[in-house]
Amino acid sequence: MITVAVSGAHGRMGSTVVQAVSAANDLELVAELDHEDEISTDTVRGADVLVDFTVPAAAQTNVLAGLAAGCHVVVGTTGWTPEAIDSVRQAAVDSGRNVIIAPNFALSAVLAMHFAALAAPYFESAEVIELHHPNKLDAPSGTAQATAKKIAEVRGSAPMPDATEHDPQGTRGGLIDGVRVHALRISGLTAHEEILLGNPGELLTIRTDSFDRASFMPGVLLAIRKIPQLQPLTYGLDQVMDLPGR
Ligand SMILES: NC(=O)C1=CN([C@@H]2O[C@H](COP(=O)(O)OP(=O)(O)OC[C@H]3O[C@@H](n4cnc5c(N)ncnc54)[C@H](OP(=O)(O)O)[C@@H]3O)[C@@H](O)[C@H]2O)C=CC1
Ligand SMILES: O=C(O)C1=N[C@H](C(=O)O)C[C@H](O)C1
Repeated sequence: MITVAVSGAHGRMGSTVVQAVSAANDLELVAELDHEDEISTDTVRGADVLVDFTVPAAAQTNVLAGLAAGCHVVVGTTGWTPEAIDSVRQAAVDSGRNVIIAPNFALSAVLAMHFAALAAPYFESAEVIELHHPNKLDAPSGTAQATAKKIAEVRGSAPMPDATEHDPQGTRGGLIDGVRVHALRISGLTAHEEILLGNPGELLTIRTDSFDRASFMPGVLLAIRKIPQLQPLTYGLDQVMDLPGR
């Protein structure tokens, strides 16, 4: 039996994780923590794994507190900087516990990012559109940032055709490692992303839709079950799944 504490347990994602962990025969929910709760040896109640779905401003502190309390930590909270990830990596090494940070636990989103990276070298244009519910705090989404970085990594510095000279309102979107990213916030949506890859006369569209937060749960449970065997710091659920062509 793997014992689990959830941080952000009253939120949209945290409450869904609480339900999913409670329903799994091999997992036991031992603590539900939220905004006013300190993460400590006492409050995690001996949990093997702490799962964090809170807010970008709190995630790093929560992860460090989880490690100090003796937990492996599964992190879904977005908004990470490379410096924050490095500090968590070092803390994980020092603690002898492991951390996985995944910007998206939905299998369709992980595969969309993977397929985009496989396809990107064959197209001269690539742009990312992410579409989310309007309560989301961060833009662009962690998934869109990770997607853009993966595309940039495989394309190198190859320029994309774009004659735009005048865009005073920034309507061409943000640039992440040379890849344009567009963030939409629309009532009625949950979490969606489209990657558009173009060549003269052709377009490849890769789209992932999370219509319900249940979509993230198989990935979260997979991470909880695998984390004791992972490296001190893993970034991305693709590193845990056995994907072809990696
Ligand atoms: N990796 C993935 O697959 C996914 C990641 N996400 C990410 O997960 C995060 C949470 O999203 P979502 O559930 O929609 O957000 P919510 O706002 O619904 O939930 C966040 C929860 O965290 C609580 N909280 C705020 N600050 C702290 C703190 N310092 N310590 C502990 N708890 C705190 C909030 O309490 P209060 O409301 O009282 O402030 C709230 O209960 C976001 O970063 C989002 O981008 C979302 C979906 C999937
Ligand atoms: O805030 C959300 O809702 C989501 N956040 C994650 C992100 O920023 O990529 C994952 C998913 O898109 C839902």
